[in-house]
Amino acid sequence: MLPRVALSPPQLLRSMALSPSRHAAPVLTERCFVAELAGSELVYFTCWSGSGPPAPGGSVRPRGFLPRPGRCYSFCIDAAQSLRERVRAARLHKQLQQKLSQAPFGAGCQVLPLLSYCPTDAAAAPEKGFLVQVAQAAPETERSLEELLRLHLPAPAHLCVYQEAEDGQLWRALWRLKGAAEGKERLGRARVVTAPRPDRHPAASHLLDGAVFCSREAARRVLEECMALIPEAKAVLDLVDKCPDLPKKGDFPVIVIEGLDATGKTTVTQSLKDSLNAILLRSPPSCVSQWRKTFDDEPTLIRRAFYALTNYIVASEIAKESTKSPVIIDRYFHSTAAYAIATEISGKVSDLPPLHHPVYCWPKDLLKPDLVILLTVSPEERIRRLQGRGAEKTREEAELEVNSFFRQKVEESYRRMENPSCQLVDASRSREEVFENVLHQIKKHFPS
Ligand SMILES: Nc1ncnc2c1ncn2[C@@H]1O[C@H](COP(=O)(O)OP(=O)(O)OP(=O)(O)O)[C@@H](O)[C@H]1O
Ligand SMILES: Nc1ccn([C@@H]2O[C@H](COP(=O)(O)O)[C@@H](O)[C@H]2O)c(=O)n1
Repeated sequence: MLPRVALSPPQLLRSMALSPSRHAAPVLTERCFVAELAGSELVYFTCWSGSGPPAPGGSVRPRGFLPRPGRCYSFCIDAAQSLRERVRAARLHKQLQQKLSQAPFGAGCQVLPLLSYCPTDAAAAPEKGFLVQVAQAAPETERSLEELLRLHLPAPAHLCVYQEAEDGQLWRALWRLKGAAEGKERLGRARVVTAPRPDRHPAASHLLDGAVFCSREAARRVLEECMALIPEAKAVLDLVDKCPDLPKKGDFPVIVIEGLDATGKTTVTQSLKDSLNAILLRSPPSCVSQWRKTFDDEPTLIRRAFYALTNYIVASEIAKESTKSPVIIDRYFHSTAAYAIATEISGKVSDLPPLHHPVYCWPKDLLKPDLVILLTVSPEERIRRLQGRGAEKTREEAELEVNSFFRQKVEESYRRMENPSCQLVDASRSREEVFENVLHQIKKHFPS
């Protein structure tokens, strides 16, 4: 069964407006929204039903989210309770994202990530959705959007339409979509106002075991739920299940090299392998390469569970190899966590969860390396190297190139990881200097 769309009608109406007749002093509605605008700016907004000025905390029309003289549309997918529903809701969100990136929405439309959250209840799961900005009000775009929702969401689907009124105020109308032949019905209308910026990004409290997995079992459960939908999930689980539960590290040093794409990890790990006579491993390991594309096309919940599990496969390889020789690893858990955090937390570095947040902690059941080295390079040098390499870019690499905010969030997340934390090496220097500096860090860590 497909998950329900957006908010259920009673919830939606509550979110639209609290009736002034039943409330002497109208208050801001219980659900707020955050959208990521161009330039990674976050706009927080809610709806205001009062006729006077908005209540304290709420303020004027949010800036920048409605292109003039255009229109905006939004919808969210209901937060699911069970893991099975969460998997289906996540896949539905991904499916809609793909549809919204294609014609007729591509040209002239901007599809922005939207999150609906309850500011008074951090435990309530936020709901993911979209804000579709259209530069010019176009009836055919609106019709296509309605058709998309009718087709993919269980009836009755709901759609919010934002429009500027003559007085310059921004209004949001809630529509219930009936069958294609019956049209739609307007359920309510409320003024859109800026919402207070919460202390933490609304997605932060739901990162654990939704994007950053703190145990093998939590990630395992997600892929188990996917087995009927994604045949490759069983193949991954079969491999993971062959690995011992808590593999122990051998006596030889285990060193991880981390960093953004094209920071020189391959170059450094190869040199270390040769000079230390070490075994070189990488996460994800080659035994799962054939399934990577499948999981990269899945939503965060499934994609990150896949990468989390591959670390446990690497852990069992580390345990075996570190009894025989030093082990160098190209990426490990810090990469899995840093990319997941940066993808799920919209906005800028300042929107990341604060230092010491549990998402920056190493999973208790994952074999720990002795040392983690983070290679850092300036954005300009990294792009020069990417271009020099001329390799085909993955979608995420392409995003890194255009979105320096994303890159900054990945790097800052690496820097915030704890126990083990990352030792930084400036990798903008020559290959020889970088290698010397990495060796220096290793000697410092393993004196004798
Ligand atoms: N210190 C350096 N100075 C100049 N160029 C370098 C240096 N280190 C690596 N390169 C070059 O930069 C490019 C990227 O390096 P490399 O493949 O080692 O990075 P990477 O971190 O492994 O990338 P990815 O994660 O995308 O595989 C390569 O063309 C490499 O030869
Ligand atoms: N341990 C890991 C390794 C990788 N990822 C994800 O893969 C992308 C980078 O992989 P490369 O092959 O280009 O090095 C990165 O974007 C991560 O999303 C991971 O999650 N965990």
